[in-house]
Amino acid sequence: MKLTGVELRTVELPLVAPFRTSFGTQTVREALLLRAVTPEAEGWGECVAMAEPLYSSEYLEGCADVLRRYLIPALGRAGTFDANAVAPLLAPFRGHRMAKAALETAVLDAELRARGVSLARELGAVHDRVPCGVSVGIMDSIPALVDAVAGYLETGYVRIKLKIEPGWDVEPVRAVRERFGDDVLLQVDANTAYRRGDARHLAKLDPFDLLLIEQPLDEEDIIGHAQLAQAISTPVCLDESIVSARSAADAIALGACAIVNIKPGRVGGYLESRRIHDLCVAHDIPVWCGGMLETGIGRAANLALAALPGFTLPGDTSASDRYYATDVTEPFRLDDGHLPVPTGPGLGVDPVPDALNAVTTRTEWIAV
Ligand SMILES: CC(=O)N[C@@H](Cc1ccc2ccccc2c1)C(=O)O
Ligand SMILES: [Mg+2]
Repeated sequence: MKLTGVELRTVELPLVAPFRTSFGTQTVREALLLRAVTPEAEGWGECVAMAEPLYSSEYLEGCADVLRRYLIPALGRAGTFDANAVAPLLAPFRGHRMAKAALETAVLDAELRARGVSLARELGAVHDRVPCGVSVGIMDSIPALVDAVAGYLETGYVRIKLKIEPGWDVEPVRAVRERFGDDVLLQVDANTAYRRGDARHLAKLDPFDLLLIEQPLDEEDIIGHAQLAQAISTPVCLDESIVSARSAADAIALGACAIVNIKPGRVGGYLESRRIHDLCVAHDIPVWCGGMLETGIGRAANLALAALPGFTLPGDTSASDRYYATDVTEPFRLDDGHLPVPTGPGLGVDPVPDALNAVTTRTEWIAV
């Protein structure tokens, strides 16, 4: 395949409700969509970086810059290549995994559309629909949280994830358990808000039979997570810390995680995601598909990944209306707690032109 050029499109989608985590409150999702144009087909990719470097070091304007100045020109200079060659071609440029993931995905989508193969088929999916969990933000009060959880359970979500931070952890978990019982699949996500010295406090979550506690400590504190795993009975899951198959192997070897949240944007793409999946399966480490409030473009791709055999825990692949009143693609609607895995070539979805243009704040064509 030869790249003709890439369109960088910034979109801005209002959230249906503020989404508060330990690193801030979001009311709008700015996202960067890539459209890779080749002689055979066009492909889409979504860069999951936030507008500000609050979840990780990457941020949207920085991603656009590194794509414009380094990553896209590098693929232009490569002449003919396939999607498997994208990561090696971009390796000389250090880091920028979310930017690289978006570009690799757009190239992979174009290649698969030209071949008439779905991403699910290409990755090795074994399911045609996946069970969906939901991520619930930090709320103003316990009653507000309980109401929100009731709504999501009513909607059919099969797993509840509560965002936590110091001062909002044991009591919200206790309230959800008391209100909805012990059978609800329940987990928490701290987004690195705690420190090694909080182990005794986090052990107070042990009686609530949580599926996992996600990324309690700093993304670079692998040893701290291994020590914490010895001090609490709730299984430790890593998110921000897992940036590659190598980091997953190291975290597993050090006993820093019993479960892994795989996010294709965080690890550099869907091909690296499959490598992490395969590694975790080989070590009997369950994985699930995380979410970055993707539009339908990223959501479609995540559903293909979540259908692989090692994804044995419900992910954060929620329906479009969890976050958006109007998506840039046809909305993904929850059906009996599941979402369908797209079956068309490539991502299997396309933006709806009017919906896409309505939320577009900037487009930029980068010829190569
Ligand atoms: C679904 C979920 O909890 N996602 C992330 C956190 C997160 C939260 C808010 C975000 C807002 C804009 C872009 C990315 C974001 C990611 C997580 O698992 O840690
Ligand atoms: Mg997380």
